[in-house]
Amino acid sequence: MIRDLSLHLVTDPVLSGSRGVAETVRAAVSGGVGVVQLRDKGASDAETVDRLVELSGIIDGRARLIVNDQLGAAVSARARGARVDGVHLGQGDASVLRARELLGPDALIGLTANRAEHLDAVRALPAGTVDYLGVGAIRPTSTKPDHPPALGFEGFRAFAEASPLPCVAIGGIVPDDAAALREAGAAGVAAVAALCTSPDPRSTATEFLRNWRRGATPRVLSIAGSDPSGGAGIQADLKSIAANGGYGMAALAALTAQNTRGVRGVHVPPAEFLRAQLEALSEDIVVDAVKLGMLANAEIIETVIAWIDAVRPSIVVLDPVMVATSGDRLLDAAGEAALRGLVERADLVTPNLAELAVLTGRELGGWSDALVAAEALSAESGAALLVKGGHLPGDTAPDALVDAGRGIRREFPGARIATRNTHGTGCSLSSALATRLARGESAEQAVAGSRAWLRESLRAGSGLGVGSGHGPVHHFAGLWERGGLETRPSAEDIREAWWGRISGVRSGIDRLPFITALADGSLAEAPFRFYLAQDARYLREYARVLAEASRLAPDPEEQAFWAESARGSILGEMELHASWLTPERGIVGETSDAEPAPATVAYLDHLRSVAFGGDYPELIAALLPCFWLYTDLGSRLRAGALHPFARDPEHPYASWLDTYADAGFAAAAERAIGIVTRAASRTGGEQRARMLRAFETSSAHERSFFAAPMAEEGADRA
Ligand SMILES: Nc1ncnc2c1ncn2[C@@H]1O[C@H](COP(=O)(O)OP(=O)(O)O)[C@@H](O)[C@H]1O
Ligand SMILES: Cc1ncc(COP(=O)(O)O)c(N)n1
Ligand SMILES: [Mg+2]
Repeated sequence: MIRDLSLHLVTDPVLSGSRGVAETVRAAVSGGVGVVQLRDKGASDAETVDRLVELSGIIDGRARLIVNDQLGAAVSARARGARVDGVHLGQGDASVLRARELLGPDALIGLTANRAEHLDAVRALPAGTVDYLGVGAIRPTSTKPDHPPALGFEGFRAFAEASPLPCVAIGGIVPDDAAALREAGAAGVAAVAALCTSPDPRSTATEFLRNWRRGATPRVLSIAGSDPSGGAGIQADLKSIAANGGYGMAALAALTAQNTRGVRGVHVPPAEFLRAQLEALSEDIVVDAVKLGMLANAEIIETVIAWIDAVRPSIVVLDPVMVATSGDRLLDAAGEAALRGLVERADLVTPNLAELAVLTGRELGGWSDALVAAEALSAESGAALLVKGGHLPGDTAPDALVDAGRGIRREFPGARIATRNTHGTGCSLSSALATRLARGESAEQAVAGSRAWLRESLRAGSGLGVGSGHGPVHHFAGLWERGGLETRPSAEDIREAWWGRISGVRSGIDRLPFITALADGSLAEAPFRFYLAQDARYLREYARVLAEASRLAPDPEEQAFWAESARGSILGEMELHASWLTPERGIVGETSDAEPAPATVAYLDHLRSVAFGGDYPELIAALLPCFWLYTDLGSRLRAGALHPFARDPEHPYASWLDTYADAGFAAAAERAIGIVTRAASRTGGEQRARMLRAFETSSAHERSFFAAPMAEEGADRA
């Protein structure tokens, strides 16, 4: 059976200080620790057995309890009724074969490993002997001084990639390491000092898990009924999970024959088949969160309880479905009693008002009375509750999150949305919650985010035109409206596509008389002077447009880049005047401040008009050809690609050629290309098209600019 190995607490009597091991374990498990490893090198077997019995009572099935090294103590504690799930063995300890034999096939058995030969030994074992490897130390650690030199994250990654078993990282790990270790291939992290010395192990455990979950796509399982109309049940669950960023799976507890007007039949397959579905999943897939919906009867509920106790998923959200919006019963009376056994195994329960009344066995007088009843149920069960006010009369539809254990009591007000499309809102909301919690959101963040998504889906539901009764919500409305569904090209794809789009312009520039004469060194002074004078004019105005890009930039890094480029452009212009547009070179005053030629005016007017539009992505796309084309042309010229003489230091324009083959300029061009193509990749299709148009227009102006010095009017005016 695959287990969720996300977060382990390895106990340490010294580091737990005056709070002691038992209270450290209690707090850490309530914060979400999934595996408690009792480790006390100094304790006798008898002391360890007593400690295991005590911890088993504290943990009460909400996490797995294993013991370090002392296999005998595990067996003895089990004999005294303690719930000991397994052992973690070191390289020199009792054999894992013996442990598997003594503790059975469902025990959780871990083995410390950190060298290649350990992996060879593990490969030689019968499959299923060891469940996971404890791999470390990630950092030098005080809790295991005899440990080999620290592995570091990359050392861990290499080991995990070579390992045939899931690897749990250990050794000096703090909450901030969790995401990076998961990305490095860890199946979980084990903390010792970080949890034992924490003043608040519960919140430290929660922080570990939040970081662990962030950035990964949660694998969310719905155990519920089928609604062929797609608005409720597992069909709604799968859509809701996907719309909120998860990977959805579904085990069917019941089938219904229903549409938007109501339920006309319920078929409940044998509970044994639900168990078979669940076992198939948990032998192969780590489930990050479970959502429980329609469970039909007591036997099904007992089956789910048994599976939860065996697998112990990190997050359980229970939507206590009893009666459909249409008024049809979806859970029989015996089932309502059995449901209470699920409430205490849930992290979050989402009853509407009628369901809350059944769970608390009380008639509810109204909203405030419901909150009081919810507070009591939360305190008694340990679960948080989201009381749903969708069925309240009047024009508001508030929800309230009540978590007695965390002292949370927060109402989420909201106007009722005028729509008949409210079928499956409860199913959809609870699935969204399970997904968001599994992504590392806090309960309050998950409720706020799920509600916002659901309200957007509610508003768009009637547009689907599904059924004549209570229609469904539109689970992907927001995504479709925000253009989220189109496939975004990557920045690399865009770079390749845009460069291809101007290949005609680029080969056109290579063939221009000005360029070919520049390359073979035959270019006369007059057109060259004309070009330099125009370039000086251009650079001064180009600097202003770059400064505007800096002003519009969305983040400091891009703001700094465009500002630096503006400065570089001004310095370039000054350099031109200082070293080229000088009397020594026979260039008299008026040429150095020549009137801008038509090509120069047209190019600058294009840049200014885009800048005036204030659209940052479009503006930087317009600015890009000046970087990109110049660097490309300059480096090819210098390399002799257009004419071998251009490589010669005796070339009459060698120093000019050096300017545009300069590595610093090439690096700046690479930065600009990256910024622009990433912006184009992130934005929607319409703006991306505008960016490309601006880019192509500027490229055409570049070609005109290089054509001007040898054009009819340009040549005789110089
Ligand atoms: N007309 C509505 N306007 C706004 N929110 C609604 C509306 N109907 C339902 N909701 C939201 O959907 C949630 C679940 O709906 P509700 O009908 O209370 O649960 P269930 O579908 O389980 O009976 C409500 O708590 C509320 O957040
Ligand atoms: C299979 C199934 N599961 C749950 C519900 C409750 O949804 P709602 O309360 O919105 O009718 C349903 N109608 N069908
Ligand atoms: Mg419901």
